[in-house]
Amino acid sequence: MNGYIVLADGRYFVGQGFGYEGISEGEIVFNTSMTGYQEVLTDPSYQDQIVTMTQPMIGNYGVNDEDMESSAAYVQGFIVREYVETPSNFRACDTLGNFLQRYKIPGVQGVDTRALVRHIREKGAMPGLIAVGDYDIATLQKQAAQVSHMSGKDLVAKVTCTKPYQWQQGVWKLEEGFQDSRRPEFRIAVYDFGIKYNMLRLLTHYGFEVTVFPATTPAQEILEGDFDGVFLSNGPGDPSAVTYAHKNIAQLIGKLPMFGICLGHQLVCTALGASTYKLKFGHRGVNQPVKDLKTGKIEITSQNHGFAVSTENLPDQVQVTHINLNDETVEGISHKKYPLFTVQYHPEASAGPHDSECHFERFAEMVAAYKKEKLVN
Ligand SMILES: NC(=O)CC[C@H](N)C(=O)O
Repeated sequence: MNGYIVLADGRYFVGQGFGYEGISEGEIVFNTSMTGYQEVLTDPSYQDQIVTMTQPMIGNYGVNDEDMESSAAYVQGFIVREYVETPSNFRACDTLGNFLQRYKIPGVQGVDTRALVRHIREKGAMPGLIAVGDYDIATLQKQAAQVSHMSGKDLVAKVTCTKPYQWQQGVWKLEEGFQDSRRPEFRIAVYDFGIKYNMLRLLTHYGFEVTVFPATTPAQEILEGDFDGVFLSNGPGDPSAVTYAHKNIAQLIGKLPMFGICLGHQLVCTALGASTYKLKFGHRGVNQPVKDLKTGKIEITSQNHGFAVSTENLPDQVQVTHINLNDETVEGISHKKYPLFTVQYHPEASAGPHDSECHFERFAEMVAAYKKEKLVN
């Protein structure tokens, strides 16, 4: 079966199809992780994106039931240099191809992924399409030219939960599986903008009783819920388009301790008066170096974002705490007055290094200090 990648600027690649037979549109981006393809596929932040993996062999260790980062797969299409159809791993339950089929995701292999990535690096991430089956290039080029841009899209509505729920599962350990939740010390409200499960597992692990809320939940409902803190998740799309979240977050700032990751970070910064912009090709991978400006320590981080917070009109009360060493973009902030911090990268890893897990502990400490102070006053 043929497989096609066609970019909005007319450039195309022909290879072999695998996974789902059909056609799918999205923004074409690349991810430099050597492992973690199942986590990439199931990260809701990839909604409306077609992902190219730079690692040349993908599928080697199959897929399993435990490495899901959400209940489904969200990418629109998956591009690899070489798909391995015969996984070899004790945890494998199925092949990557079957997994893509199950979630109706077209896959293309046998294309020059280096050339595709260089094109995106030079021209920027752009809309396009992926097609598996027999198609005519000229027709696909016409269709690809019409695919909408990521800028201005609120995609949170497509991936957030529909009603509140409690989360209990703890972190996963080799040979032990998922841990039971610890006896919780604090109650937190989590805004689900497209949350990855490992954030919830780590919050549970660090002593939080976790209640997850749909993205549109009014701030008032959270304030009436007797929570000790608020957590704001990752999620897809353009942060500037999620205007209802800016309003709700603005009403919660200063009232409860707050921690935001990725889209959560961008939304908090916007609620504080900062603005976001689109990066040329984004940061997607598990080896992005981030510097903690206070300690000088470098964290090697997991990342997946196409937008960033601008330093140009940062409000006075915002302190930049972390920067990316590749391009010096903002990777973390804290508030000068209120118990609030956010990071652009993914301290929950999944996939990726665990250098940044400390931020979950930092949040627990922040919530504990705030609660103690409240009791004293
Ligand atoms: N992982 C995320 O939360 C991504 C945030 C946002 N959609 C971006 O691409 O920048």
